Amino acid sequence: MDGTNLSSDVVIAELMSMGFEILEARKAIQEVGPSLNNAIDFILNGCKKVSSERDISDAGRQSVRGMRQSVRGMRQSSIMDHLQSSKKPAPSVSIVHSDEDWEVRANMLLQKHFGYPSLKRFQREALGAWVAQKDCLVLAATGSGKSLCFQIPALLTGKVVVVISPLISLMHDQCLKLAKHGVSACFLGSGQVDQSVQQKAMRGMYEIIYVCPETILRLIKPLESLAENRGIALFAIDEVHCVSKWGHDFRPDYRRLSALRDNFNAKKLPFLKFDIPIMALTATATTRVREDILKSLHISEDPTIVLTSFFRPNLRFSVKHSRTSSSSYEKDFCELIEAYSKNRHQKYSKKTNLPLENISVGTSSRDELYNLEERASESEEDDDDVSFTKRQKLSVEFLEDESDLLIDVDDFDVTCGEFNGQSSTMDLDVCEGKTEEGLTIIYVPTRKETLSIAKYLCRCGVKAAAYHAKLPKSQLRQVHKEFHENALQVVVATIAFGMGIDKLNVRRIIHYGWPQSLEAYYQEAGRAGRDGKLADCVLYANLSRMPSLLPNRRSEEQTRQAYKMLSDCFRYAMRTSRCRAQMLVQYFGEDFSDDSCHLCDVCVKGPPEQKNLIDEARIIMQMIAAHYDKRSYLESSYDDDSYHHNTCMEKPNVKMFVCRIQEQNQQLATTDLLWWRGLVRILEDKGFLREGDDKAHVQIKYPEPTKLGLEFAFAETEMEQAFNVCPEADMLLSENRPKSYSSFVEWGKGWADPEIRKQRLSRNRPWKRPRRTNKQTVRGRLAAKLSK
Ligand SMILES: Nc1ncnc2c1ncn2[C@@H]1O[C@H](COP(=O)(O)OP(=O)(O)OP(=O)(O)O)[C@@H](O)[C@H]1O
Ligand SMILES: [Mg+2]
Repeated sequence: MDGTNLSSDVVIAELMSMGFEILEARKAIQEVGPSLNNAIDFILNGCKKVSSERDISDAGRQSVRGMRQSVRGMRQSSIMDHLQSSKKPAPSVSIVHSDEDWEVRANMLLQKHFGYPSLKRFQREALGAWVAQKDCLVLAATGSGKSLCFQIPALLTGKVVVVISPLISLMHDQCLKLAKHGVSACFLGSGQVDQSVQQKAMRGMYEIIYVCPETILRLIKPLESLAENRGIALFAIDEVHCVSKWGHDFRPDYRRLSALRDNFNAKKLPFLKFDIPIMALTATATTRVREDILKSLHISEDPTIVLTSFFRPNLRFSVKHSRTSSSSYEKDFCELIEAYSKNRHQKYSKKTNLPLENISVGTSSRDELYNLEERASESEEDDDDVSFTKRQKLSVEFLEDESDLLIDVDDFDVTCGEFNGQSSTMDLDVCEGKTEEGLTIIYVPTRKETLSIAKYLCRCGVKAAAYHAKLPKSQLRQVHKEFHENALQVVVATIAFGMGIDKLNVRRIIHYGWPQSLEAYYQEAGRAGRDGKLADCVLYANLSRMPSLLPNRRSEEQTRQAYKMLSDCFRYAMRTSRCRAQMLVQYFGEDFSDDSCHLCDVCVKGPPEQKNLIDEARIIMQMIAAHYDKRSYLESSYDDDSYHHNTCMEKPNVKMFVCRIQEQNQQLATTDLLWWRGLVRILEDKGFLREGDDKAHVQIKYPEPTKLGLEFAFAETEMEQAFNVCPEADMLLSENRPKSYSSFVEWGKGWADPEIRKQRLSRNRPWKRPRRTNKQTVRGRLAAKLSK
């Protein structure tokens, strides 16, 4: 896109969709004219860039050219060897004569190229399936070494391995790593790729070809001739959970990869002695997603499933309550800032080229943001599933414009690249381990927040950069580069960053706001501690609010599933009595053999003291049951679905039941909705309540009693005398905060005393900046008066 032809308004709109403030966008346009890239440079670097946009695309081309030149010095001999061997009858995978034979050779190659002494057990199993010419699904933890399962076959056979991968950044990283280990590779993105790289790839010039799903579907014919000539050892589909609509990161083009099994089989291609094996790999697939993967890809009958533990013993999980707004940055990031400032004088091996310290944030815009958040946080008790509503008008368009919902394959400004065996373009691990504090990735839901947190951290002296899909691709590539070179300390990103990234010294993954699913959460958390050393995975979330589903275009069933995934994530954060690592691996269907991880916040602090909530539980159960016809419910037909639908004519929600309880029970008058919501969730988990609404919700909204629940509510015997439970996070939060007032009379008590008034107005917010008072409200005028 040539930015110089764009009108100022279009450029400003584009900048705003990237999360920049309107004032800074306008100022930049005034200074540099209606050029998108120059404006971005102006905002980020505080100056006009010397190069024009044409230069940027030239730079992209240059880097491809550079790569191409470096490939000339490639070890042609090995490629010639492979080409010669392809003149012989196409070697079959069973080139390897016996089990010991291939294992010995694989270990030798592993040692020679990667410096590891031996294959891991799951890698042996996956390779064993490939040797036996079987399709295979590999489910193994993040950072366990799945890539080697498909890289070794290229070295063992001399045939090409074709890897389908979802992002250019990921393909780029892997090619660089392979080049470093003496393996030639190239990647082909989805844009207009350099034809010469593609042609060389199809002639078998690289041992491994990375390709995005969109492109491979165009390359079926050339791949057939590649299979006939040099030979294709394996099709590997990395991050294969992208196939399934029931998982996270769904990518429609992944579903069309069934074309691989349909085209590359011995029946269709007579020169093949057997079907070219397919190996599909992921670290985050629930049982349902696994079934969907096998079915959607037309994986042959009787595939090998290699399943290892998803448990990452060096990851320390914790959940912290935070409003996750700009007003809480200071409190939430002070430890992080301190950790990096300790080493501020430590010499970094490379200085960042992104002069983010220079980012200027107009005071007015910061204050505007602050005030918006303040206003939103005041209404936190609303019984509403959305957390965005108070800040902005909620609409699909608005949120799609705010968040990266789907990851775009072309996340870099290069569409293809080629790498020889000794790349010197960039050494990925160039200074691994040199930064004492390691690196941090902060995941946030919206693009705007990536910028606002990165700016905040930069102002506090941390080397931070923002990353989201709408930033210029050259900028994204630069962030990747500096992240790998340890020139950055923190990357603040949307989901667009990180999938598959293998960077050893990531010490902290912070989620600042609710993730949309536990799959996404665990995948992103998996970037931490890949060197096996202790690493922290902290989720900061507003535990007093239910998370909202980021609107996206989904079918009814997909919406239901999306709510289910969000609900699981919400429950994970709310639990106070179960080991976090245990919850996570059990979510993926694993039987967690250890009792606990001994690391997470729950394991370290221990669960909160149990409470006997029999009275409260009975009161709410009876209140709900009283709304329905108790006797009819007790009939055995109650649990039939038809009966259930006929009876829920009128559906009071949890809030209405709680209001009734507060009105009717003097001693419960000061309990709040937040606390009761927690109890309702516990009652649902015990099977006493169920959702009465057809629509899905993050947690039960229109409670209906089950037969079991009615038996509990109206137990005539004394059998149910105790209902001992550990209060969940929202209940604890409610118990620990000042009580709301049950009536005006209650509320009014003490207000005559100026000291009490002052305390009440300032309490509970010790870390906050003094609130800017709104003199148009009674509360604002009162606060202004008191602060004088
Ligand atoms: N046999 C082995 N012995 C020791 N280290 C290994 C072995 N195999 C792989 N590794 C190392 O494990 C690390 C993680 O590898 P890789 O990126 O393939 O993980 P992954 O399973 O694909 O993770 P993700 O699901 O996050 O993509 C790499 O640094 C790799 O070199
Ligand atoms: Mg991987």
